[in-house]
Amino acid sequence: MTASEDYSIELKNLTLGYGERDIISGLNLNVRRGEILSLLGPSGCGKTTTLHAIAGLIAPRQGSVIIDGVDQTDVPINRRNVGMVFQGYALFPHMTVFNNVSYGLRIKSLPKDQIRERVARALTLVGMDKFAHRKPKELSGGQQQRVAIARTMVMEPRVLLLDEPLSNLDAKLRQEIRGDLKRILRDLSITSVFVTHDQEEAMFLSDRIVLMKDGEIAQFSSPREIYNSPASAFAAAFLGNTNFISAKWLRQTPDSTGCEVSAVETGQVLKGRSALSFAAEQPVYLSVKHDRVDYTLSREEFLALRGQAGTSTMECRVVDIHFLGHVTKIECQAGNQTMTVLRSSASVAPDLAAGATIYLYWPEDESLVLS
Ligand SMILES: Nc1ncnc2c1ncn2[C@@H]1O[C@H](COP(=O)(O)OP(=O)(O)OP(=O)(O)O)[C@@H](O)[C@H]1O
Repeated sequence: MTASEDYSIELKNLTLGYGERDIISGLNLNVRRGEILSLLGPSGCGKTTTLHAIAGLIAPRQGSVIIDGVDQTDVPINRRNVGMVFQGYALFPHMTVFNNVSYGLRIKSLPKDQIRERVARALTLVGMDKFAHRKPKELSGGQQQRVAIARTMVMEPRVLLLDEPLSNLDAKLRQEIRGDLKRILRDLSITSVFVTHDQEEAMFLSDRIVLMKDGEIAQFSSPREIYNSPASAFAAAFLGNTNFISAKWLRQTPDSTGCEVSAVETGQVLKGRSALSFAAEQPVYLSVKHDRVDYTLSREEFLALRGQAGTSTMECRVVDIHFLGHVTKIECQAGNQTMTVLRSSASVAPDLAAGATIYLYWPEDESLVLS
């Protein structure tokens, strides 16, 4: 196989913009055949603009969009055979579900029995086969979005582009539909590019995530890799659940990626991992996930842990406790340094309260130095 045969979509040196402004410059990105890829990033970083360039809704200023090995520059939108699902369902309100889903096929003047068969298949796929005769207003938001997906899938697109398709739904429905969506996309093995600013949604749905910042790729990897090994403080913060201990770089240690930093607030020397070396005293962050930090309320145990190789410790004061059902979030402080601990609620002492002294500890190799 050549590289092009491995990839459904190739963005080559793509520059996109509006008016005077370039939003994306020189973007290179390959989407593997059949994968679900998310474009994730804060509002305004260029996710939708990139998706629109794949669809043909915006012309590149430079570079090219290649689908199935063919440069799409001169291919009009209606010939790209790209399916799009947006956050607004945009169903025709006066038409039944069947007529909404069959609309594109009727425009193409396909034989009636073929239309019936394809619509039935698409509605079954999204679990809406029993609703073919309803009008959109007789459906819930989630059901309408399923119909919108069926309407796109019935055209058998080569690639599927989804722009925040779940954002109009309430939290519970959103979780339910995203499970269905993942199953549908996997069953069909259709190459899908999914725009979201919700990191959990991106991790749940994607094979790979493109994390974007200011029109550039900040990190491009599997959800697990980005979550566990963020390449920057931005990536760690965006993926969430991370403590950032303000520190100054001290030195690398003899083991391959080991290093030492000095915590600004407590003056402690803390050990961690770093792929890079920094200049002495350079401000850095020692990052450690909320759920990797454990705690004890016993000073004796703390003193024993403090002397233990491979363990970092920090004495803090409890500021607030948030009970979230199966987990409890404990907000702590050491001077101006805030720390969050996320533990299963069953393991949190019921008498733990704001103001208590708490001793945090975590494995040294769980702390990453980032800038
Ligand atoms: N039609 C337009 N004309 C001018 N500027 C635009 C247009 N559409 C988007 N922009 C600008 O381009 C930048 C990128 O917008 P884009 O919609 O791609 O971001 P996004 O990452 O999808 O954001 P969001 O999550 O808010 O949808 C933003 O600064 C936005 O204001």
